[in-house]
Amino acid sequence: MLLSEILYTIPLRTVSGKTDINIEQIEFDSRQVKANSLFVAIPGTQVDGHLFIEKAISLGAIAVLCERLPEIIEPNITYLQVENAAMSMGLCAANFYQHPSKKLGLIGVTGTNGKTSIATLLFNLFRKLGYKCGMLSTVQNQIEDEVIPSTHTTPDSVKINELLALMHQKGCVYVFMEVSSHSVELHRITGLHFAGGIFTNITQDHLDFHGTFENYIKAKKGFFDKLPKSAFALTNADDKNGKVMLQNTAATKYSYSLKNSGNFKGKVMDCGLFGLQMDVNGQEVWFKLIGKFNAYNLLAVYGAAILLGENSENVLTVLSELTPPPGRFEQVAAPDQRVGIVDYAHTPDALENVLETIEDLKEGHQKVITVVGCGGNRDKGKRPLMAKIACQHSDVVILTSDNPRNEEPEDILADMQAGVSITQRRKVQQIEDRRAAIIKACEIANPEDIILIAGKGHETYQDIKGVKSHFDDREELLKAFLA
Ligand SMILES: CC(=O)N[C@H]1[C@@H](OP(=O)(O)OP(=O)(O)OC[C@H]2O[C@@H](n3ccc(=O)[nH]c3=O)[C@H](O)[C@@H]2O)O[C@H](CO)[C@@H](O)[C@@H]1O[C@H](C)C(=O)N[C@@H](C)C(=O)N[C@H](CCC(=O)O)C(=O)O
Repeated sequence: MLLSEILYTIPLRTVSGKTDINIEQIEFDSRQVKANSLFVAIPGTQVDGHLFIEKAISLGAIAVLCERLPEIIEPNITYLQVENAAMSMGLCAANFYQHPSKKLGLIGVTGTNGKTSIATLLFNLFRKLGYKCGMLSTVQNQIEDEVIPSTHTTPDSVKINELLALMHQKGCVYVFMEVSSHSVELHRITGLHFAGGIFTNITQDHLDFHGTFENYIKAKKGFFDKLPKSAFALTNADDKNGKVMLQNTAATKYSYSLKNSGNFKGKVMDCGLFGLQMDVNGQEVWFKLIGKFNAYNLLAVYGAAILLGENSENVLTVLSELTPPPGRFEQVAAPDQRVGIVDYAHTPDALENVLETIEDLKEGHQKVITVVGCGGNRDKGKRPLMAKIACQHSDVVILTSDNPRNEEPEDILADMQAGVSITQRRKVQQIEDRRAAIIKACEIANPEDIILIAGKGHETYQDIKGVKSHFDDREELLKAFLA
């Protein structure tokens, strides 16, 4: 595509060089640059992309979009100076791929917990309703049956537009995507046209990146601020920031609720290891999903489907057949009566939800044994909180490693241990090795006791000092059960 066509919506500060040149690729990582690329220099958190302009040119970049012009200007290279390179890249990517988001029904889901469940449920629901669909999620990206591994919850703007263009080309009508707060802040979703936005809830997470809870809320809200008038904005009326999210949106506002008034009202009537019985807008339904937190996910999905014009009865019939996404309250069967549950809960709120669900499900005599860790090089504030919550709701807690990355595992465990009160200490053990922790939990458990392995869910690796080795909680739990 001609550079001038890629740039037509971009506010440029200065232009040096020709814009009637043909660009074959947009790239922001010099290591990936190929011939005839437009290289976008982004000031990062680790290094400054402007340092790699020369390298990108040597690898074939013929145009450079940047915030600061380099000292040496190469002849035959076009330099475009902009205020914000990441934001401009979003707009360029949308132009380059000819705005696939406008040709699809793109629905974004944001919030601390529930994004993956809602995006996956919507994807499965709409496929069963007869539509071709795509999905961008933490677990995986998907175009109908084709699975494309995902690296981020929300990928970069070039990747998103490339995937959306492919989805459109393959006939997808709807795409359901997770929108992380990082993606709003880093302009990964800039230039996208959403047909709808869903907010789940907001609790402490990612403060390492956003600095304060207020900034985190602001980032999430940024998604709704940019929704067009034609879109719907569906919020959780039971979350105290639900209304805040929609304060400045141009989209039409709707809400769902289990406790307050809302456009989509639900009531949990029964909840057990076999499912969830709910009243949804006056209709009684049994769902295969477990746990009250899923009542919110189901209600959000139901609301979005109705707003997209689907028939209520059809939606509820299909929803009642759907099973949980991988690693979300996933049960691992033991040969005896021990109950194993693997869940992605890696925030205080998610852990509390899962443990409260287990409390609702268990009969009086069952013990709850929780294995939990916290990631390294990420928000440290949640470490003591997660240990505290685990102790409040479990009979035995094994603190262990969960992607320690470049931190020392024992330092993370010490941070977690700080949340354990003197009276709770007797129920807590520290076992740094996650495999050994899972084995220990299985040894302690008697038939009918419930073992929760929290934090990794669908993830299949453990990141220690930058090396990712295969590790799957579900496999490890099964092996330990069978040992
Ligand atoms: C904190 C964060 O989000 N960082 C993102 C950010 O990295 P960064 O600013 O540190 O990049 P950098 O390494 O300093 O490099 C700056 C620039 O120089 C370029 N560069 C760098 C080296 C080189 O040799 N050549 C080169 O051109 C880089 O491509 C980049 O454009 O920009 C990179 C390029 O877009 C992202 O890949 C990277 O995501 C990292 C990998 C990441 O893991 N992010 C996570 C935390 C994330 O995004 N998570 C969210 C939320 C998850 C959730 O909800 O739980 C997600 O959506 O996945």
